[in-house]
Amino acid sequence: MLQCGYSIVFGSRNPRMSSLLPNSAEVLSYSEAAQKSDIIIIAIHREHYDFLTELTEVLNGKILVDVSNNLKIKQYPESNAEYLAHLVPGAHVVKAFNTISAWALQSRALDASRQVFVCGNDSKAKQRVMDIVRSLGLTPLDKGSLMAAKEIENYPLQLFPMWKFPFYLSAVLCVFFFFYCVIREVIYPYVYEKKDRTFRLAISIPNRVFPIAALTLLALVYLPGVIAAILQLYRGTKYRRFPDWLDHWMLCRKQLGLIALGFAFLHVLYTLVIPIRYYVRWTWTNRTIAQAIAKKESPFSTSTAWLSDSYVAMGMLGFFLFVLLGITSLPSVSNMVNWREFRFVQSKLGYLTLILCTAHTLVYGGKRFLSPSILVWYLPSAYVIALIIPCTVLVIKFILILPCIDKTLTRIRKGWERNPKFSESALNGKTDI
Ligand SMILES: NC(=O)C1=CN([C@@H]2O[C@H](COP(=O)(O)OP(=O)(O)OC[C@H]3O[C@@H](n4cnc5c(N)ncnc54)[C@H](OP(=O)(O)O)[C@@H]3O)[C@@H](O)[C@H]2O)C=CC1
Ligand SMILES: [Fe+3]
Repeated sequence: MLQCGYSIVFGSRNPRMSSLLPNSAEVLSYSEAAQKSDIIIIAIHREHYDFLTELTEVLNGKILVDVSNNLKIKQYPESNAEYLAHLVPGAHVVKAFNTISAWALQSRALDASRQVFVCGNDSKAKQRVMDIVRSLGLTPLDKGSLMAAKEIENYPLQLFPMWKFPFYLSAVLCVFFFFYCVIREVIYPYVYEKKDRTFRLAISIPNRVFPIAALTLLALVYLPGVIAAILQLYRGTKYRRFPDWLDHWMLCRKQLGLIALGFAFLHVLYTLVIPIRYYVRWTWTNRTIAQAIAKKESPFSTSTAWLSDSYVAMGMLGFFLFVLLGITSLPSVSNMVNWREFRFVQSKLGYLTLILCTAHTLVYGGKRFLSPSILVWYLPSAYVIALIIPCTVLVIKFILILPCIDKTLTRIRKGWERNPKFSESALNGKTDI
């Protein structure tokens, strides 16, 4: 602030002891400093706010900027800023700067967040603090009255709140499918055929788990939309709140999709290395030699060629659209498109991606579903399980929801016209919208 041309005085309990301050700074006692200034930044921890009650007279009509943070969420019943306003009722309390770290201010780091959330009940006081924020080269964001202080104080304490559910879900999916495949592909051959297949743990099994996790998570991105549509159709109105779990699920669809995209990337990488694997080269060479020795020919099968090419093609196209979905969900790109364009990409192209990836899995796993070994092993192939959710989502969406949506919308609209009381109460905001 000194560098930006403001005249600054520091308040301290021991003005003589403050050796850390710049030379040009004037250091006074708390009450003297408070008297001299009209904007006062309270840069102390909340536990020490008590002494401010002694200064209430001096602080009357002044702007107090609360920069404090807490150690954990819900540490105190009310926000620090509201507590300060309660302690010094005559002052105009403004919450600001708490999300900007000392490191960012000192090093003028360009990679740190430049956004300063500001809130306060007195709009003039808030404007003056926002002007200071601007002159420091930072960007103020007006968050409203002091009621918003709690949210602003919680902000630096949150650890990826929207990523928790997708992260745990994908971890559970991966662990489940990993052990499932280990039982089928490592333990079963060992018990019944005494074959050591442990090498499959490195590439083969992860390359089953990744695509399965990617497809399941992608389907889970679209499942809540389908559930929400069923709920609205069932209730005959969209003016009712969704249950909390569905609400939260809808809000973290982007994160679910991005994790799914990560798994799809891994699947692509793990698939590209197939030709250089020892196990694969050994199998191919041995098969060829065995055929040569037995003087056996294997005729070219057009249907197999078609199947193999089409599942690879669908996989590649699905992956391309998947990447496109990921790119358009980035804020810098989604800011460039309007709501309709965003909906088009995320919904229409999203469903196309889901269809292509499901078809890719279906055709690839197709041969395996029919293999008699399933009956022997009692466990269905992991691909069968992987297809349950995507196929359910697609069937419900295209066979149940889309055909009846127009009819129901007309019904709802007619119901509205016939029931003026309902529409009136909805317009007056009495309904839970
Ligand atoms: N450090 C950071 O990056 C950020 C800090 N904050 C917030 O800023 C505030 C200050 O943080 P920080 O500077 O790290 O904290 P410090 O622990 O360094 O304390 C700041 C000052 O508080 C004064 N103080 C300490 N005890 C008392 C007391 N009993 N009575 C009166 N004054 C006292 C001291 O001043 P003196 O000895 O001169 O009297 C001290 O220099 C906190 O609320 C923090 O949450 C917010 C965002 C980022
Ligand atoms: Fe694949």
